[in-house]
Amino acid sequence: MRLSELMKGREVPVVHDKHVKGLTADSREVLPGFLFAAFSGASADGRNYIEEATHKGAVAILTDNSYVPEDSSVPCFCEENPRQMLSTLAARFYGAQPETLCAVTGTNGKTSVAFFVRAIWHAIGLEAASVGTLGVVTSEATTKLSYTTPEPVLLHKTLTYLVGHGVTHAVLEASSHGLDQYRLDGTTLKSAGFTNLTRDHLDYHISSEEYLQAKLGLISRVLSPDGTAVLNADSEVFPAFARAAKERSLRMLSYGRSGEDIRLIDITPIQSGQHVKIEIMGDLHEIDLPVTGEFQAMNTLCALGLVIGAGGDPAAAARALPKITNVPGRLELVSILPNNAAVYVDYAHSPDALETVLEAVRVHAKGKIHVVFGCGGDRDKGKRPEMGRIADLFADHVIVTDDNPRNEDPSQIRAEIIVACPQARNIPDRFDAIEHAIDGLNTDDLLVIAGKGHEEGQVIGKETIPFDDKKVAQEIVQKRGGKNVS
Ligand SMILES: CC(=O)N[C@H]1[C@@H](OP(=O)(O)OP(=O)(O)OC[C@H]2O[C@@H](n3ccc(=O)[nH]c3=O)[C@H](O)[C@@H]2O)O[C@H](CO)[C@@H](O)[C@@H]1O[C@H](C)C(=O)N[C@@H](C)C(=O)N[C@H](CCC(=O)O)C(=O)O
Ligand SMILES: Nc1ncnc2c1ncn2[C@@H]1O[C@H](COP(=O)(O)OP(=O)(O)OP(=O)(O)O)[C@@H](O)[C@H]1O
Ligand SMILES: N[C@H](CCC[C@H](N)C(=O)O)C(=O)O
Ligand SMILES: [Mg+2]
Repeated sequence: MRLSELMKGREVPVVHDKHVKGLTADSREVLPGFLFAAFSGASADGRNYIEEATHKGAVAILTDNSYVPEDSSVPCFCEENPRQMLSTLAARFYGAQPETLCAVTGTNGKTSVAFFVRAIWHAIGLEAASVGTLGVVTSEATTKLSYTTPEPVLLHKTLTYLVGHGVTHAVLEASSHGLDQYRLDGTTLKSAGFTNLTRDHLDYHISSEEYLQAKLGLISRVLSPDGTAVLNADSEVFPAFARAAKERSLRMLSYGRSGEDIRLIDITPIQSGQHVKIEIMGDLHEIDLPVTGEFQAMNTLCALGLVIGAGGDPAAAARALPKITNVPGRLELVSILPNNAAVYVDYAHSPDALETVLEAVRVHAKGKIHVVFGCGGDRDKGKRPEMGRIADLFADHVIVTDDNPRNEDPSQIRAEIIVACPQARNIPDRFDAIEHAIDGLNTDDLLVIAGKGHEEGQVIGKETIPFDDKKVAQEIVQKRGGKNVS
């Protein structure tokens, strides 16, 4: 693509109108013919790498409007919001997006909602994909991603690839980092969902208000003007999201116990999951949902809203719900011991998620509730004592262990949790902690191994060692003569 075509509407002198072969925000990835986007960031300033990028053969620079170009051999586009501009350019450069695209944000539940949206579309017979924490998931394969919301260049490369492979429907997880950095601003979204907002990532966002503003961006900025906002009416911040939708005159669907369009009327736990009574766009449906926990029922309602909001038939979407399966690593029953004690693996890594999941399992536990968890390093420190307090309140036996310590001292992280749950056992090694917990389970007890869900590695320093909570639990349970479930 020619630079003038990419920069549509901007003046590009003929001498500079080169063929653009790629885009990147990282000078280390620049190849001859690339546009280099130079952003000032938290730990580096991309503008210091403009010279390096030029030497490597960059044919254009995109940066912010405080930059004064010195070298006129390469055209420099100085924008007020260069990150947003890169998203627009990436969309233009790669060209194709699945014709039906939607996204979901919220502190907890994004991966689950995305998984259910894809499952509903799949059950209806559509070629669907999801992009998020679990990677790029299609009916053919799963490709891992480093981040929940990929950076715009990778995102649009991925979307174009999916279209080339017959995918017509896709759902994206919109992380607050992704929204704050305008990673999704080049997408054309038919519907956008919001699950909930509680404490997380206050290391990055500084304040709860700023965190809320980042999440609101999905509705107030990114969702297409003719798109549908799908909002959790039970959330405390629902009014702020509804206002954002109203200000743009967007179509809105609300869901939840107080939802007007998708209303949860009743919920009863059953052996295979839960039986729910829901009113969907005025029609009453009774559905057996094969997933555990009221929070997962709520996530299926958000998924229904996204499918309907993007043009899907409500009755067909409702008929698909009994066919969904459990989300890997989200309240996943993995093993049952000979004494009927159950072992679950879950991804709760925020206070609200831990509370939600420990409350959700209460109805399934005839005996005591045990929990093994830790907190990630290089992440919001304030959530550590909060998670400790919740474990202390909602579980009968608590073991605190290591999550992904990253570059922090793991014993310090554990100590910051244990301040609020002094009765907890402190077992640094995650394998030992899980083994100890399993061996402590009496008849009908229930164990939740929280925080790492589907993850297959443990990040210690700069290294990632193989570690999979589900595999570890199943190996231990098998040795004890128990049976593995999934
Ligand atoms: C905190 C965060 O989100 N940081 C992102 C941000 O980094 P930054 O602006 O601070 O980058 P920086 O290191 O200061 O560098 C500034 C610029 O100089 C460039 N650079 C730097 C060095 C060099 O030699 N050459 C060069 O060009 C960098 O590519 C960058 O564009 O912008 C960079 C791209 O421009 C991202 O790669 C980077 O993601 C980092 C790696 C990251 O860890 N992100 C995580 C926390 C994240 O996004 N997580 C969310 C999930 C959260 C959740 O919901 O749980 C996600 O969506 O996965
Ligand atoms: N609707 C919900 N309300 C409260 N807690 C939830 C909800 N959905 C999921 N959870 C909890 O949050 C955990 C993570 O769920 P999920 O992976 O779906 O969320 P996410 O928003 O994608 O998380 P991440 O920010 O890591 O991408 C679950 O394992 C569960 O403990
Ligand atoms: N997307 C989240 C996942 C956290 C998972 C938990 N295991 C941790 O490492 O803190 C993050 O990167 O903050
Ligand atoms: Mg996720």
